[in-house]
Amino acid sequence: MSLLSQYGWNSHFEQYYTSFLHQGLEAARVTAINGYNHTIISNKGLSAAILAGTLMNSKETWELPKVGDWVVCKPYDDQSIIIDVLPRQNAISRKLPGRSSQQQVIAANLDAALIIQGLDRDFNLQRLQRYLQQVYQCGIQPVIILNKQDLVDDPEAYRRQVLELGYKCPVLLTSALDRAQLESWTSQYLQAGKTFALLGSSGVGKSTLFNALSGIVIQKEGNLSTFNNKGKHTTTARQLVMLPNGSMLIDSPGMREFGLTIDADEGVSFYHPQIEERSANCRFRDCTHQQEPGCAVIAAVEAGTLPVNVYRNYLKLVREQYHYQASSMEKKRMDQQFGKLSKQINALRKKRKY
Ligand SMILES: Nc1nc2c(ncn2[C@@H]2O[C@H](COP(=O)(O)OP(=O)(O)OP(=O)(O)O)[C@@H](O)[C@H]2O)c(=O)[nH]1
Ligand SMILES: [Zn+2]
Repeated sequence: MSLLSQYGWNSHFEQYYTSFLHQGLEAARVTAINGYNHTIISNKGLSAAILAGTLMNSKETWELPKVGDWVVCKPYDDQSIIIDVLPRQNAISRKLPGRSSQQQVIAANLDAALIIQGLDRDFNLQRLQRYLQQVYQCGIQPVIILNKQDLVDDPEAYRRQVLELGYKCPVLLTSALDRAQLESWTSQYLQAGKTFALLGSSGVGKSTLFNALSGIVIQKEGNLSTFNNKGKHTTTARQLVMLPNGSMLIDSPGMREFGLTIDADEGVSFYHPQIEERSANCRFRDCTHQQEPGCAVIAAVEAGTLPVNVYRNYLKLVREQYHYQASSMEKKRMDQQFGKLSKQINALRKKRKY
């Protein structure tokens, strides 16, 4: 099997790559990014790469290569030049902290996102659902990992709370410090040739998991760092490594905030399995399940068949989404106001002749 196919190359990318073949360009996958320095893997192995100036000037930030992207490049001395990015199958993105509608692509071309929560202080159903919503929104399958199970008395109770939410995805209990246990679920959930990204707040154990899982591929990491050491030693912000079983893992450290990137104009409704299930029986098709007569969701809460906390969480998440929408609408309103203001200032300028 070629290196490319081991790294997840498939007919989707092949199809776009054919138009570059005649230019003698190579296909490669981005495995690490460190400022301007990219590390890519092609059929020839790992190499360093930089972005072509034309690529940098013609693309928005979110379109530029990210870890997991497939690119076409021109080999040049001991370094390749990335000419273009092949269309993504998907990408996980997040809202940039502090700004209302900017989004940042975290990793591209994933088979699943591993959403990690720590069972110490991090466990929070609300936050978990926010991650789930974002991951589903990006068209990516989630796997929920409840880490640090060694720190609580009854880890199963936490898992039950998550299962109660009704999402149809695996929910695993683990301890990043317990190697044997890690191996049992990785062999089951992380399949060869597939790409997984670790998502979760700071301190949940992403790096610990990443190190424990990838620890055996020291040689590959060794290659990578010798390679980076050509210049000077640097730590890579985000990287993709192949695990011993042939699956690939992307680490994204230090994610302090993970905001939803739902766009007000897209009119995307909030996905919640248990609400969805009931809403089919609401009297109104556009029922918001908040005060409408004939609401099957409210009826289920009253009848005790839908747990109150599940319903309350749902309302909180919807409110959060409204808040996000309001802030981007607010932005538009401010833009308009600003437009008016600058017209007024121009008029004033003419009048006063300065
Ligand atoms: N007891 C216990 N401690 C853990 C476990 N996993 C991680 N830790 C500890 O939790 C702390 C934070 O772990 P990290 O792996 O650095 O967390 P992170 O998610 O990578 O954090 P950022 O890099 O800030 O995003 C470290 O002190 C780990 O040793 C676990 O399963 N059990
Ligand atoms: Zn309803």
